[in-house]
Amino acid sequence: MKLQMIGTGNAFAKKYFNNNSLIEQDGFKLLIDCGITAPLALYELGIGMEELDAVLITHTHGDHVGGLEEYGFQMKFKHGRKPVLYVADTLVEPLWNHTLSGGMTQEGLEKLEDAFDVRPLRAGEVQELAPNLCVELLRTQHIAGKKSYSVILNRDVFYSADMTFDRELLTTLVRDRGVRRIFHEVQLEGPGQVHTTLDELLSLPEEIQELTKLMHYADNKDQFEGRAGKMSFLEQGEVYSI
Ligand SMILES: Nc1ccn([C@@H]2O[C@@H]3COP(=O)(O)O[C@H]3[C@H]2O)c(=O)n1
Ligand SMILES: [Zn+2]
Ligand SMILES: [Zn+2]
Repeated sequence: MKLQMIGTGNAFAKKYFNNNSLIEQDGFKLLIDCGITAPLALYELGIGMEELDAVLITHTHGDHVGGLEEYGFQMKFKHGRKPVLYVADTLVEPLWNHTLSGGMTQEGLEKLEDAFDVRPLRAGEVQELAPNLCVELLRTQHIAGKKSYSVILNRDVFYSADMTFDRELLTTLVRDRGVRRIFHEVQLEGPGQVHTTLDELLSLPEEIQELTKLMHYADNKDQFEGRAGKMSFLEQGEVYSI
């Protein structure tokens, strides 16, 4: 399996695109999150939106879903098909009613399923998306009253949604569930009210830090090179075999 971050930035980053990633397994391309900057980020990497086989959404903030309107419209009007959209069953209604309906509603486009081939996912259930690619959503805490879902890829790779620090989850995943890689969002400075801070991640045992790569960071990430313990930063555009 390959992972390429089309962006590694947080919601306010200007040097980096939104934290969205391209997973590739046996030629199947899955985009995890499609934020405001995703159409441009893909364009700059030379990847057409029509090359994606599916998009999976973690939660309904703009840096994770703001590119879906263009994606849906490009696929409908340029390519004449509905793109596959994996999303937690609980987010189907808010994704349309609170995010996309304003821009996308027109005759024939009255619900999410009119624009996308919606494949609802239930948290805690492993679902095969393609040969040798399965995912499981885990409900993780981000903002009170807003549902957010981290992802386990092929049972042993944890990819965090935006989330507050959850030491117990990370420890259990590694020690009891055989997770061998962690891709984790990070807030480099300040208190982690809705995100996980670097200081919190630095409090993890070294054996867990060694498995952890950091993403969803601010523009001043370079100042933190060498200050992330045993962890390292994912780089935008680079292709990782995972
Ligand atoms: N209670 C909140 C809610 C939101 N925010 C900021 O808004 C951003 C939305 O995208 P994000 O990537 O979840 O990061 C959030 C915070 O920067 C925040 O700082 N506090
Ligand atoms: Zn975010
Ligand atoms: Zn968020």
